[in-house]
Amino acid sequence: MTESVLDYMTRLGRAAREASRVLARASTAQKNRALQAAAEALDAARAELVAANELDLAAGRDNGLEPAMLDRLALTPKVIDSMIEGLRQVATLPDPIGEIQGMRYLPSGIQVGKMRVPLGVIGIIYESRPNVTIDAASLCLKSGNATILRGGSEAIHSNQAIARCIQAGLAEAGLPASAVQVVETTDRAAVGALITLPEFVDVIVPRGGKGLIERISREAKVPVIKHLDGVCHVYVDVAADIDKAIRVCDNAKTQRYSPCNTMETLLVHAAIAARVLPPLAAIYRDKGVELRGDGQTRALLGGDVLEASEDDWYAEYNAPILAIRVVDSLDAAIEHINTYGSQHTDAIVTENFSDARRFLTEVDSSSVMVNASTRFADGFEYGLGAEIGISTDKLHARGPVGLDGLTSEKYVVFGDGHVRT
Ligand SMILES: NC(=O)C1=CN([C@@H]2O[C@H](COP(=O)(O)OP(=O)(O)OC[C@H]3O[C@@H](n4cnc5c(N)ncnc54)[C@H](OP(=O)(O)O)[C@@H]3O)[C@@H](O)[C@H]2O)C=CC1
Ligand SMILES: N[C@@H](CCC(=O)OP(=O)(O)O)C(=O)O
Repeated sequence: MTESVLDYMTRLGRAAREASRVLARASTAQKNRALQAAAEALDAARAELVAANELDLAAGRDNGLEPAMLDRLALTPKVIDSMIEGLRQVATLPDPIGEIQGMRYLPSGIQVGKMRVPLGVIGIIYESRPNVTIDAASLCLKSGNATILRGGSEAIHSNQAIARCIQAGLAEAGLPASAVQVVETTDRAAVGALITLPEFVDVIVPRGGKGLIERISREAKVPVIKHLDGVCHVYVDVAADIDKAIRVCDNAKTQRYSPCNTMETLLVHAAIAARVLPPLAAIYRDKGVELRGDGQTRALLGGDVLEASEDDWYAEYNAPILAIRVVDSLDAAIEHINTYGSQHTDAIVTENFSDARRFLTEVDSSSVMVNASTRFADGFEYGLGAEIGISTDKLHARGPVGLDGLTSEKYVVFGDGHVRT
């Protein structure tokens, strides 16, 4: 690259801003055509996608990437199928843009309502999971936003190959190429530039862990919707149904280890621990989950449970490791979650209505659940059609973010020569 990273990102930003104006007025049919054509292009480019992905996987293996990371990086035929299906599904979702709600006449005679509009230009920084490139591009496109995508550096070749398919879709629909731009450098200075260009970028969505959080908090000059780490809990209450507790706690930990909505700490009421923990530990041991517990847990479960340290209560393992703590009350469980959690997703297992209600009210997280696995925290599972990710912020959008979360509203006013007196 001959130009500086800042100049490169500024060029992308300026082009995105121009494209955002075209996208904001693009018809639903035109946006859907781009999505369908991108799906066709992906289907036709399977061999090219696999070849590009193999470059990333080979580099990942050489650099000692963990198996779980390689798994997220892999563009298997199944993942490619799901990307194609994802594009087609987003094309079938209702277009939120232009919808006017709440129109009413006011005493002055004017008519006032609210119109749903795109945010403008969205910069997304995300992990080395190439399918996210399609999720992010498709949702931003359908919601009329231009986007600048900065995926994880390990996925650079895969993302460029996917970008070519998206470009083919945009061209087919007569939309500007700069409506979706995938950053072509792995230099982290590009992230630094993207988050400091408020004239060209309206909002940043960072999906990632602690290092990313720190940089964004320190440097961002653009509004941010954080999609950050998930230190998720399940609390098994004294009034839990044991079968439900075992099903939920097994699924919340072992259905998939890497996602941000996987349980990292299990809290169990002392009065029920002897009935819940031994059968659960047997399941976890069988599946190769490493257990780390407090004194009461270790006394119940035996020597292979490592002693949990203070750091374990804060840990997001994204791996087959689980911290377990026995607590004396619902208050202690809520206190633990609000102290050590990341305000992502937390669940209670209980048959007691009042305990469930207190948990829902007092746990300060983006999703709180009763008798359900934390793994449900997902835009598709919540009926949004798809998701950009799970917002751990409180403003604008909280929890799984779909099309609506990528839009805003503006007032629209109709008069007929009305003037204010
Ligand atoms: N809430 C949500 O919706 C989601 C949250 N996550 C969270 O993401 C984390 C796992 O993903 P992981 O890949 O490890 O996340 P990372 O934070 O390591 O990486 C995510 C992205 O951020 C970039 N990045 C990280 N640190 C910096 C920095 N200091 N400066 C510039 N760019 C940076 C990475 O770039 P580079 O490639 O150069 O490292 C990558 O593009 C977990 O904590 C998980 O919970 C994941 C998915 C969804
Ligand atoms: N909502 C997603 C989890 C979010 C996500 O993509 O996480 P990750 O696997 O860390 O990239 C799901 O339930 O699969």
